Amino acid sequence: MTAARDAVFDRLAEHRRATEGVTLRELFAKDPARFETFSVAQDDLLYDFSKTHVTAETLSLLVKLATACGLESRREEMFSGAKINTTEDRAVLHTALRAPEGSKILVDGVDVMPEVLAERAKAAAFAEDVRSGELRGATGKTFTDIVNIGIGGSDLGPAMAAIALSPYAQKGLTGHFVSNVDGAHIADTLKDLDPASTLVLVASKTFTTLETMANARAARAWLVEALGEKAVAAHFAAISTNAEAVSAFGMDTDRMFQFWDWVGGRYSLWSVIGLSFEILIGAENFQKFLDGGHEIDRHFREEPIARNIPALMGLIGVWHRNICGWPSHAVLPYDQRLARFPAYLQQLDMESNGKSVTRDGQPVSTRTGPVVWGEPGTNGQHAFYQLLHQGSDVVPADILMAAVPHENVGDQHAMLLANALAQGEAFMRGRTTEEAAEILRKAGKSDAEIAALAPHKTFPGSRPTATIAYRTLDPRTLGRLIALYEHKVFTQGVIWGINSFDQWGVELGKELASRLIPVIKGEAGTNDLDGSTKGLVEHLARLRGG
Ligand SMILES: O=P(O)(O)OC[C@H]1O[C@](O)(CO)[C@@H](O)[C@@H]1O
Repeated sequence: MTAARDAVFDRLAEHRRATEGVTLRELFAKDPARFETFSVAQDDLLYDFSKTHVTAETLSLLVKLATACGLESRREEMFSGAKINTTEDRAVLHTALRAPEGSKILVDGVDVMPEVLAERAKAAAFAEDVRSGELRGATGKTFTDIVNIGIGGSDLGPAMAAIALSPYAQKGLTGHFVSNVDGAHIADTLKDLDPASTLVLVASKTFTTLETMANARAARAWLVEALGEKAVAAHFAAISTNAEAVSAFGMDTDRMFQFWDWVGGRYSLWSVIGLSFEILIGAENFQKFLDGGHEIDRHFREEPIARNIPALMGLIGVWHRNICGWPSHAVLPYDQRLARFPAYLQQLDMESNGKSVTRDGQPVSTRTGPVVWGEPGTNGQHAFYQLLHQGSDVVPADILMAAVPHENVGDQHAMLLANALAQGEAFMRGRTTEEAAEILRKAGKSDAEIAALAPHKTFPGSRPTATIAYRTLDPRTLGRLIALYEHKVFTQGVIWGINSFDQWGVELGKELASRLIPVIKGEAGTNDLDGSTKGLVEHLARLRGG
């Protein structure tokens, strides 16, 4: 398989060498129908990749690459519950979490769907009871504030989705998301809350994560101080795969919502990890979110690769990363409520594909996941777009936009869309030195001034972007967007031959932090530490008055 893949990589590299000088402007000039050829719709959602350098030949080679790597068979393995996360001996079935009633998905010969549906119903009933006031705090007050304590996949998803779908949130209910072990996070969150009307959800797949357990203890102490030990059961719920750890922590497993080891943390928003956000938007909207994800599962599973949006996103990303050699990828939502979407995608993409060994433990022979980053437009325009337009590195980007806003504030949505489109156009067209000189000439500048200024006002252009445009950011569309990126990441993992579903790279830091806690507290010595760490510990100790 690697040999077949590398042969296609070689052909792609050769194709790149032959076409490298061709600009995006030239591609559009040569083929005015590029937009029709190089865009794919899934209902109202359009993926336009015409502003990348992909041509019919590139596309055909990328499809060959997918075939050479067995994308279709690996995709089927995932959907059918095979244990493709080999280092943890686990199936990868976040797709089951959004599968409709009547689906049958086997893990070790057992259909997981009855449990999935039962837990989905239990979470929906709980969410509705909190929303209606049926379920109340220990003193009889209805809940007004939902505090989700989690980190990584147990935080980023619900926190991102709560912002994205805030127009659907019930009035009088506020979501709070505490993740950082920095005590400032929990302290700032709790300081203005009334314990009597606060519901705390402790979300952790393992229920052993240092940050989450520390914050959960702090929240518990805060509640107990105000309402007494007896109030804990009414104000806390646990979300985990680990019932034993939940009871060891002193929490009632009756108030536990469960998911399964075949759900990766960064793929868990679809499970009961989404409970905080489900309480905010309601069970009906949460179901629409799941349905949106499932629509993309069907699209990914059924569409031919050349018309398959997540597969194309993945393959074009491989083209940018491996063949063009561009090391990062920006996500630029022109949709303020997707403000945390780039951060969410950082975990999804970088924790999945930031790997250097193949599935069988051999060093990879290609570059793997890019650095993923981004901020909403138009804010990014006034911050880092300078580099995107004129910096010495090319940064391929996704530009996301909704046709219809939730609120019509004057003509601001037209302004937003105009900016989004203008940026895509500017990245594509650029501005030649001659064009810059002409503008300066028309502005009455002298020849000397033109010569001095024109290079600074030149834009290289030919910087690729893909645009994802959809009707409106509703629950279904958020589900579709997330699932698109999940399958993009999957596609790339298959091409690179890596396991996208483990995350061993986060362990070393955790181990060293556990060893350093007693050192910082002065309960263990510094002798075993390297010179720098020892020096820093001692410097901090002096500043702390130790
Ligand atoms: O849900 P848990 O088990 O607390 O883990 C939180 C996060 O920590 C990680 O394991 C990384 O440290 C992520 O993969 C995960 O989403």
